Amino acid sequence: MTGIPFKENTVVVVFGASGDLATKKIFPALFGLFREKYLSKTTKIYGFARTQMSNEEFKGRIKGFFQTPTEESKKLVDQFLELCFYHSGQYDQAEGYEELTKSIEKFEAERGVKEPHRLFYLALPPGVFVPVAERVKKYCHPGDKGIARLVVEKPFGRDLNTAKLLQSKLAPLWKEDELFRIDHYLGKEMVKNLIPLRFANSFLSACWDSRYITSIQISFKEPFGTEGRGGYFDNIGIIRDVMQNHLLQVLTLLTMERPVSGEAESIRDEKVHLLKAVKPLNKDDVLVGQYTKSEDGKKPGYLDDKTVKPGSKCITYAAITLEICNERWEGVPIILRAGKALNEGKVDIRVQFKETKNGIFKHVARNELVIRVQPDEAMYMKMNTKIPGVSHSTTTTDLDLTYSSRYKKFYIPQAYESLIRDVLNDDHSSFVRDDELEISWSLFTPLLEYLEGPEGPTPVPYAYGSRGPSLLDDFMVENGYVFQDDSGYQWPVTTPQSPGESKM
Ligand SMILES: NC(=O)C1=CN([C@@H]2O[C@H](COP(=O)(O)OP(=O)(O)OC[C@H]3O[C@@H](n4cnc5c(N)ncnc54)[C@H](OP(=O)(O)O)[C@@H]3O)[C@@H](O)[C@H]2O)C=CC1
Ligand SMILES: O=C1O[C@H](COP(=O)(O)O)[C@@H](O)[C@H](O)[C@H]1O
Repeated sequence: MTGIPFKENTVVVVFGASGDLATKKIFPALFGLFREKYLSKTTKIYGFARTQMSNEEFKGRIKGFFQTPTEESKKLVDQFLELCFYHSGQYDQAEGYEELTKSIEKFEAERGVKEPHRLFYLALPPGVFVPVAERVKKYCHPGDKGIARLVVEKPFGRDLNTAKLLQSKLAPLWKEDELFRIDHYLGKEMVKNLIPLRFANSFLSACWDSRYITSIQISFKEPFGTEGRGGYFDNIGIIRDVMQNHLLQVLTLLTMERPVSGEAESIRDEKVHLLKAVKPLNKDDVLVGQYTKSEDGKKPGYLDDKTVKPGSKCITYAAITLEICNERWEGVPIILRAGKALNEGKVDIRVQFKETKNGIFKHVARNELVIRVQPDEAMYMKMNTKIPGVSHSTTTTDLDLTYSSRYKKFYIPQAYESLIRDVLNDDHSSFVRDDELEISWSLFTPLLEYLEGPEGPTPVPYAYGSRGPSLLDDFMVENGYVFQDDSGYQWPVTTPQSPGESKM
């Protein structure tokens, strides 16, 4: 790792510039960094893709997704677009890369750049990564006279073998410290907050183990289906799409041991250490589903998507229970669950604590720490207090940290803004390391082979807009979660119960 930040006269090239990710996330993230003055005005930004379009068409496409919260920021859009240039070329032919490099070298010469700093972002489908990475290295890398960084998107392969193959092709070309495997969940505010939360609060670290915690849930819910992108999703499924990467990243940060330092390799060492302690996934501790049309018939089922192969058994919902075989977590069931076409959009973490020993208070609700990654970042600890007023009974309430009210004046970057800034600063701590990737695939591949093999279960149907498969609650209880009578508890405001509250 050079540790050298890219500041002035940096060149950024986004491959796949005509695509969904580049248009909706990457260029808006670059604009966000420019707006917040984390990206210099001396930067030159290229979009590269096969699609033929003019510079103006390209700029018109990308600016539609820029966040301009103030009148002032609206004025910055044109300034930013002045830095952007579109370059059309084929991914498998030298010409486009050679022309691109000529333009880059001309820019660097005009600016008197002695040590080129070039950031290459592959916003491309996985099948195109290697051909482009090979040619970028051959035609666009500044060699020893400069520094190049390559950002590669998930999915890194689709199982252990393809991930190893991908790595074997990238490793000879790009050094590990030039490579940034991005999982954008690692750029989300509440995910970045997990390390400070756990290791800067003694009250939490004192109870953060199986002596006090009886179950952990990490949930990913989306209120929409594949919406015509079934062609992509049908070969992936929800487990590859968000569980083997996003949810597993959240799990490692939530449960790993304290790193010896805040340095990238110390953090990533502990993530790898944790993953090595996860027991092989048990095919009997899995619930899988596929959405059907909504109850009112207005929303289509997965198989109604014309881009999906007829009769597909693709999994659009999964709940998986796993266990970490180490002193801290042995015996604590951890449920990862993720689904498309559900009743809401939400990503949260729910840590349930042991029940209070019966004493002067009987059957009080268990404490739960809930961390909401999105929407509306928040974290709250459900706890029991005396009902205000003359009553001596208890009620469930919470210690609540809602970012939108507590941190009104803070600028919270989008995930991709935060991570691209880390790449510019050569900070690898929020990126996926090669050994971490291999262990995560070795964990999920046997389960995927079973689920997608002849013995695999038929996904349980669930209606678009529902909470998921009807067996979900039973699955949760069988896997250690205790549903509680939270009657009267309504986050974030607890309203008084009916008058004449029962006294102690
Ligand atoms: N979209 C999202 O929200 C997210 C995407 N990702 C990952 O980012 C990567 C890019 O995703 P996304 O932008 O949605 O992908 P797209 O399907 O939009 O493809 C991006 C661009 O790549 C080119 N392309 C598409 N298919 C091919 C092909 N078969 N051969 C060569 N070029 C092709 C096209 O550009 P042209 O034809 O003009 O060259 C297209 O505009 C993927 O790996 C995805 O998993 C990760 C997180 C979220
Ligand atoms: O990687 C992916 O993530 C998105 C969800 O990202 P979010 O930041 O909107 O939560 C998911 O929709 C997509 O299918 C998947 O490829």
